[in-house]
Amino acid sequence: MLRPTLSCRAAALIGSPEFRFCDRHPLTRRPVRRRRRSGKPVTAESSVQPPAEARVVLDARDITRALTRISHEILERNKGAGDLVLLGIPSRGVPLARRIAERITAVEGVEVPVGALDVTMYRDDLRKHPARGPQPTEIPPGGLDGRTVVLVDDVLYSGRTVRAALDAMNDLGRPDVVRLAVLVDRGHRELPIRADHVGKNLPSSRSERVMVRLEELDGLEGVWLA
Ligand SMILES: O=P(O)(O)OC[C@H]1O[C@H](OP(=O)(O)OP(=O)(O)O)[C@H](O)[C@@H]1O
Ligand SMILES: O=c1cc[nH]c(=O)[nH]1
Repeated sequence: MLRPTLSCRAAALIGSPEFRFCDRHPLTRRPVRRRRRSGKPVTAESSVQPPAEARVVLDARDITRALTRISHEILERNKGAGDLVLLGIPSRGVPLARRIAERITAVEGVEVPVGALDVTMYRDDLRKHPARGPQPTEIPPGGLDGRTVVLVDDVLYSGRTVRAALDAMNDLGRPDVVRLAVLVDRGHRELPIRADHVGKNLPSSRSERVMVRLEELDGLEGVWLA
């Protein structure tokens, strides 16, 4: 099922809405899963709500405090907001980047450019990672060349998402400096990657899952360990 104008790969690469007409993932050639194997559609309720046994590790106020601290750390490290660009990694890195930018503006009185950097097509673990349609990449009008780019994500785990983000960014410009801010670092790195700004270090076992939920996307706010 493919409309005639674009190939699935091209549609995926440019983030075209036509990707929804593709029934095969462009890299893995696996069917694009739009339903659970059980046949039940993935509803907001079933995918967003952490399981009852999950433990709250950050509540809404903890997240607010962590983001405020990270915003100040970024400003101190950068000696102000000059040349800063914040790039959120979809999905939840994007609202987090926007929140950090709002705090920086409140402190410094200047707008900080915020964008989104999708890494889907740059992953090296697509076979393990559930295939999903690419999210939009939006680079602020000033571009990335010569800027200090802070990548923002909700969770840092293996480090493979961040590696993919560095590759994706390489195709879009050449920042002078790239830093990484994450809300939760749960350890278990598989690559030599570390965050510059961390909301919470959360020791976890590999069998556990960290679930970040944000008002903007999920309608609830907090971090759970399940
Ligand atoms: O360090 P890593 O092992 O790469 O894991 C961290 C990534 O995993 C999650 O993204 P996920 O792909 O689950 O999608 P999401 O952002 O939509 O939750 C999270 O948002 C990070 O981006
Ligand atoms: O536990 C994890 C691991 C990767 N990404 C998440 O969002 N949670």
